[in-house]
Amino acid sequence: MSSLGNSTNIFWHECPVGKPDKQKLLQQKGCVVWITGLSGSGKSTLACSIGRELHSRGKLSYVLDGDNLRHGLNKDLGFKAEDRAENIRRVGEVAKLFADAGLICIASLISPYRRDRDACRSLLPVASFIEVFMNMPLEVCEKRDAKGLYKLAREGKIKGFTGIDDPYEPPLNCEIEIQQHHGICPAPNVMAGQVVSYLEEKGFLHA
Ligand SMILES: Nc1ncnc2c1ncn2[C@@H]1O[C@H](COP(=O)(O)OS(=O)(=O)O)[C@@H](OP(=O)(O)O)[C@H]1O
Ligand SMILES: Nc1ncnc2c1ncn2[C@@H]1O[C@H](COP(=O)(O)OP(=O)(O)O)[C@@H](O)[C@H]1O
Repeated sequence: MSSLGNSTNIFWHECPVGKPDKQKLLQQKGCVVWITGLSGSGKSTLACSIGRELHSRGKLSYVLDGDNLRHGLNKDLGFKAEDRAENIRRVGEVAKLFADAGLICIASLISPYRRDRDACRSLLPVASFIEVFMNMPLEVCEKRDAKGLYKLAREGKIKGFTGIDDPYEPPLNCEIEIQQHHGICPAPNVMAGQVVSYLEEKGFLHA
């Protein structure tokens, strides 16, 4: 039987070097950029592009990619709703630690349930959780089918695939929405520019 959530008699230990010291050292403010959207919507591409742009500006970031984390930290989890919830919960907690270390943490996961994303938001100081919605139509994602998973889902060889026979709840009030213009998806560097401009505007790229 699971003993999750059963810790008792535990105490918080404060360390002398705090978040403000780390932010001063790095000359930036820690935050979480949370990218949500269907499989194939361009989450990983955007995450890497933001990471590259920030790196070129001398800013420290780290990408937490759903697919990658499922090779390690989350390899015990599947895709039923409760596993996805636990997946998001863990990544939210890790993202919070990165932000506490002063980094710009970029999390890219389908994160299909609003409740799970909102729970991650509530872990962070107000305004430090920046939700980015990759609002790409299912048809676009399915046409790309970079991993061939939509084909398998349509053939019934994968059950519970997001967008096909599993839900995706779009954000109701995200900070940034990426969408097509006249049926054309912006290039990755353009999408990344939109996010980095937001970070700049909100003061995250300075101590
Ligand atoms: N059933 C099902 N539904 C959705 N996605 C599936 C499924 N099975 C495997 N995959 C692959 O897993 C990647 C999504 O992992 P995530 O951790 O981001 O998912 S979630 O946030 O827990 O919903 C997702 O990667 P991305 O394409 O990068 O989104 C898929 O490659
Ligand atoms: N802005 C874009 N314009 C055109 N193709 C893109 C764009 N972003 C991503 N792609 C392509 O779409 C496919 C899925 O992108 P990916 O970043 O892996 O999505 P996700 O992480 O959401 O599954 C890849 O083949 C990628 O090259």
